[in-house]
Amino acid sequence: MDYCKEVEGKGVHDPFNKNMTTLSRCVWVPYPVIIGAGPSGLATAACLKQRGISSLILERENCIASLWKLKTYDRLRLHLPKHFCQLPFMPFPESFPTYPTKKQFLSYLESYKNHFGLDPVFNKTVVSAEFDLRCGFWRIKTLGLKHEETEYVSRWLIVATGENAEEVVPKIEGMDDFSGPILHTSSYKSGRLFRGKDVLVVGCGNSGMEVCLDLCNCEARPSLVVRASVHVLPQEMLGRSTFGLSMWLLKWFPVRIVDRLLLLLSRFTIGDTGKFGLHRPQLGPLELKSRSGKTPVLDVGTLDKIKSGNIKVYPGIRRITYNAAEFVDGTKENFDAIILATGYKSNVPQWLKDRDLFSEKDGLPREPFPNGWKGECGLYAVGFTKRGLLGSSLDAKRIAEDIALQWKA
Ligand SMILES: Cc1cc2nc3c(=O)[nH]c(=O)nc-3n(C[C@H](O)[C@H](O)[C@H](O)COP(=O)(O)OP(=O)(O)OC[C@H]3O[C@@H](n4cnc5c(N)ncnc54)[C@H](O)[C@@H]3O)c2cc1C
Ligand SMILES: NC(=O)C1=CN([C@@H]2O[C@H](COP(=O)(O)OP(=O)(O)OC[C@H]3O[C@@H](n4cnc5c(N)ncnc54)[C@H](OP(=O)(O)O)[C@@H]3O)[C@@H](O)[C@H]2O)C=CC1
Ligand SMILES: O=C(O)C(=O)Cc1c[nH]c2ccccc12
Repeated sequence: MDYCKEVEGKGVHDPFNKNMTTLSRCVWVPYPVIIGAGPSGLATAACLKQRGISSLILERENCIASLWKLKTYDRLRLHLPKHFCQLPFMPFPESFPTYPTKKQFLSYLESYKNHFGLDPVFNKTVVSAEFDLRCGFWRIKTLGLKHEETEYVSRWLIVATGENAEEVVPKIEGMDDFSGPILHTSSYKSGRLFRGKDVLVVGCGNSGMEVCLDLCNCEARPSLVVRASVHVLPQEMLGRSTFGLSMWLLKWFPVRIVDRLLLLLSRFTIGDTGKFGLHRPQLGPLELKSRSGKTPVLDVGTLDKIKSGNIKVYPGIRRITYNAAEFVDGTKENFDAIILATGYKSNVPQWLKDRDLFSEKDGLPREPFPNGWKGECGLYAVGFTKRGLLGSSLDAKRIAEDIALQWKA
């Protein structure tokens, strides 16, 4: 690592294992440090590179885009058309379909990394980052595979650890007594393992809906828990992607009108989803997305399976027993396995010792989009806009522009 200059080295106690003594290194980085080698981290590094600025990317896993590579199911495809998901300065190949597969998206990210000559440092988990008022630099502590500690010191800290850094695992009464497997969607790969089984899928976001479809296609018998409400929209309307159509309509009409149009068109194409236990929230899909970040489900075939009775829908769970689940309406059903499609959360509050830019409560920027990308003292956030990859690209460009001004100075 010729860009790093070791300035200090002394033995310290590993904060995670009091009995283990490890050698601590301190590395001075004369350019921005980016935490996370997902699409957001890569996009920001590329935007900086375009302006002639190097960066150091620290990643806890041993690969780029670990969310996509390690924690997603095989049948995953981008839900939005590819031109809404491309990162700055490099479009997807012409040969890719409108909705690229997970494998294609990963190969695109690999080419992106190579094209911009990005070289993340892997197996470095950031365990704390603090602005040192005495010297005016960020101190970023990492642990390696063998619990070795390294401290990086830089003027700029770019947080790119994502909105999906940790799994949300709810506590449900009786869960520990369940005799079958209980897994989160982040460890679900395919329905093949569940052939012939009764599987309860908890949560009706995009993951839960798609896992149900995958289970059906693999001859398992899925049931879906919808504890509250959900907006299901067809992936395409009037021959265009629902997302593209929404963006276009928003140029001309206020969000409430666009929501009305979307719901009207949905009613024509997919009917009344409430009839099948998928009740719609009070707020329209785009207004809800912009207020709470809750993404509407873009249906890729699950709804037909629900309509045909191949996927059963249940309300919230009251408790789990040895081999069954009891629901709030009093019904009880036997299950062989439970899949938690209960979403993800940010991990920023666990390690960032700054309470201004990010909220301690949810680990997301306090300021709503588009103002949550910049904090004080050289701190930045990329990819926390609840606007997917499009949001990451916008943040990345803004951050690079801002740092470039300081770089010149
Ligand atoms: C199943 C699924 C499908 C999705 N599909 C789409 C889609 O089609 N279109 C879309 O726009 N968005 C989609 N998203 C949203 C998703 O957030 C983005 O696609 C994208 O992954 C965001 O990139 P990111 O770099 O911000 O976060 P991530 O991809 O999560 O990358 C963050 C990186 O930071 C690393 N990291 C975390 N904590 C630390 C730490 N303490 N120290 C060091 N490294 C750390 C992680 O290991 C990870 O590699 C999807 C999400 C999921 C879960
Ligand atoms: N191809 C694609 O583009 C895909 C994109 N994604 C994206 O990945 C991100 C994560 O999606 P996803 O993993 O679906 O997570 P989400 O956070 O979107 O959904 C989680 C779901 O779990 C429910 N839930 C949470 N706790 C419980 C509980 N105790 N009992 C019952 N239900 C519960 C929530 O219900 P409630 O609303 O009531 O809290 C919600 O319906 C999203 O941005 C999504 O759009 C995911 C899959 C595919
Ligand atoms: O997958 C996500 O969560 C995204 O943020 C991208 C996305 C999918 N469907 C949408 C509908 C409205 C805005 C963003 C999305």
